Amino acid sequence: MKRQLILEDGSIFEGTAIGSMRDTRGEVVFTTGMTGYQETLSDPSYCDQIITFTYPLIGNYGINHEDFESIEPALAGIIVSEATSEPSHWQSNSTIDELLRVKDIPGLSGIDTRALTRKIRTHGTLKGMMCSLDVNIDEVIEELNRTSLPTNQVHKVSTTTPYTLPGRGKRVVLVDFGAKRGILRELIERGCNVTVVPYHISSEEILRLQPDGVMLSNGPGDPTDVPEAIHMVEDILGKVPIFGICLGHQLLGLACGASTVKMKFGHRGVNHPVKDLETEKVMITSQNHGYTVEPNGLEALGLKVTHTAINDGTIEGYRHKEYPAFSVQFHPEASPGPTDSNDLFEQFMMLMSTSKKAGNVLCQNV
Ligand SMILES: NC(=O)CC[C@H](N)C(=O)O
Repeated sequence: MKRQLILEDGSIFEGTAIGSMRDTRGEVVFTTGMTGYQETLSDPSYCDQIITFTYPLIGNYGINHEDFESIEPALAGIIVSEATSEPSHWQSNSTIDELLRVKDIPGLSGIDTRALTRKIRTHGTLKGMMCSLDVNIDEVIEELNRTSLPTNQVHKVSTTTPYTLPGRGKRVVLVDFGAKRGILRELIERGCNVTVVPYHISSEEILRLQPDGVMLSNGPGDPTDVPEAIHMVEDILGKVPIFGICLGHQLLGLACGASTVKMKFGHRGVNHPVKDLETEKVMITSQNHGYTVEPNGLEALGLKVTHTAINDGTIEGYRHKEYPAFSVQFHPEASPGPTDSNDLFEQFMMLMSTSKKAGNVLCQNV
């Protein structure tokens, strides 16, 4: 069945429906990964966004039980050039179309994703609606321009109750802003006892758990939408080692007094080169973000920049000069993408050990 994508600038892309037939609105973004569509569409950071895949053939190795980054995909929709109906892989148990139907996520195939991506690169991300052909187009365009898209996505994807995955190693509190499974997997592989907690947890509650370290997860939307989390990070800073990823990185910056801005079209893909300023090495990273931390004045706020993006020079990582806390804007857990930066989890393990030895984990005294 034919359906269409209508953008706020008035452009229309007609294609063939895949997945759910419901109408959907969202911020239209693009991702450049050639593989990893299953991890991407189940990454909670894409909540309420319509993802355009620039790679022309999506779904060719199917959908399997292993590669989900969350149980319930939170994205608003997907746009592809071609969706394979006959995938080939020994682990595959459904097509992408079947998954999208089961999860009630609308998709469009047969779209000129190159033209759409060029438009987003020129104009920045655009609001869009995926709908049937019989809508009143002028009304849709007027509505897209008049209304803003939903905000406060974190509460939709964060866990509502805490839970613990037992381990004999370090006690880690993972604050779930929409955490990818990959982060949990990395901590569990290192023997950590992980307590996953909702995004609105207070600093007192965290310190009462007497963690060796706190992990601030990735998550959707504007980091300033969760002021309670910014205050929580401010309170625990210096009392317990912190490692932040993506939204977690932005929250650490905001807690230190930095500011964040929305980027024109963000970084989404699995081939983003990042320079480690300490080793001068370049690594290829997995990224998915639409906001970035403003670079000016970070030193004065106590943050030493450790990583920058090669493509546009934006901040990709920092560590606190005084306290045991560091974070990165990219995804060391990969899933999808390369594992070049996986070592950052080792750094977190080290930081938890050394902070304990040095006795500067103040929460032991709480
Ligand atoms: N993957 C993430 O954690 C994304 C962080 C934030 N929502 C952004 O778009 O910048």
